Amino acid sequence: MASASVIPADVLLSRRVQEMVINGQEPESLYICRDEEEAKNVPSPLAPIPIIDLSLFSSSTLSATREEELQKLKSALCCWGCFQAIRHEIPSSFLNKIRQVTREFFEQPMEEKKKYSKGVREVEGYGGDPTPEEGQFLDWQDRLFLTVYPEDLSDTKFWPESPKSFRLVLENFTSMMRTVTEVVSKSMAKSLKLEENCFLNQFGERAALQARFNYYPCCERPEIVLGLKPHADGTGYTLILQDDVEGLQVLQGEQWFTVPTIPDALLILMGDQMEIMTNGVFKSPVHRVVSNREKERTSVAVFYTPEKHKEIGPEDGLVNEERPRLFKKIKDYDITHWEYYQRGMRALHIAEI
Ligand SMILES: O=C(O)CCC(=O)C(=O)O
Ligand SMILES: [Fe+2]
Repeated sequence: MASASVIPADVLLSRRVQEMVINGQEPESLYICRDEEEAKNVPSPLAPIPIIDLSLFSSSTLSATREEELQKLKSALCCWGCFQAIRHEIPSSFLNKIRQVTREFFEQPMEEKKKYSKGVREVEGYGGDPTPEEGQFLDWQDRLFLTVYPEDLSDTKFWPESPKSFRLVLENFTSMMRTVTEVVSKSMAKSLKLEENCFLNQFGERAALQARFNYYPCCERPEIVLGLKPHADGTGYTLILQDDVEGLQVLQGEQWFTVPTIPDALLILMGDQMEIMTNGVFKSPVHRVVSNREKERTSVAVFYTPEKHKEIGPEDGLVNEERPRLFKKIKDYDITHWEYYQRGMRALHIAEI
């Protein structure tokens, strides 16, 4: 078996899975991380993840109806750690536009995309993970990762100029996402009978939005290769726009469930930092993406993370005799999370008391 350490980081980083597929290369051992028998024999049923109508959280809704939707939201986040958000005010034509520019970006010739290549130590740009640590595996995907907010932290040298409309679409998407995060953060607080701005205050005015455009090429050996390995997000929470190809799965107990694709929905998935802020009431679910033999898949994940250097911790209103404080105050958790992620580990325990 080829060991990660014998392939220099720059060689590894210059590879693109898409290119390997075009050249007819089979996944080599560095990508092989699944047990073939498990993949063949264990079904992954569709996850009955609740669908939440965000428009019902507006003040013009009858209070009983609003309260019912808030309770549905709370139970979704306690049980699944995610929900499908609909009627979020982003028109479906615009969602299709984002899907379209994402596809168009990845369909371009390699020379064009490589203008935005990330460096070995950089997080932003086009490419994959750095050389994995010993015993870790690579994902069957390519990605483009961009910080989109606050604007002064975004590095526009990585923002594609082609397709032509990419930058404008992304700017509009960012401002729409900021509106969605405001509604979601307030609604989550209300569902827990907390002051509505409490999570927004913890995230801070300069909370980050980072967009990760994921491209999962077809794979000849989907039984042994994963599009994205199992992980929980280090974010506050993540907003995911899927296309119409299933692939994302969430772990519930010992069982993997496939997340249904709903054209107009955003999947909103808790990251570890919301689990910390809710003192463990909301769950940050482990999820992964499986590969597909026939269909390529794209998704756009928007990571919403508390402001740099800002301390976050459990809301006092969620700490009591029955539920003692589980987590301490912590800052820049996403950095520690990334270090653990590269070793194939979760980081949440470092915040535990
Ligand atoms: O592709 C997806 O649907 C999920 C992506 C994801 O989990 C991530 O980028 O962290
Ligand atoms: Fe994720």
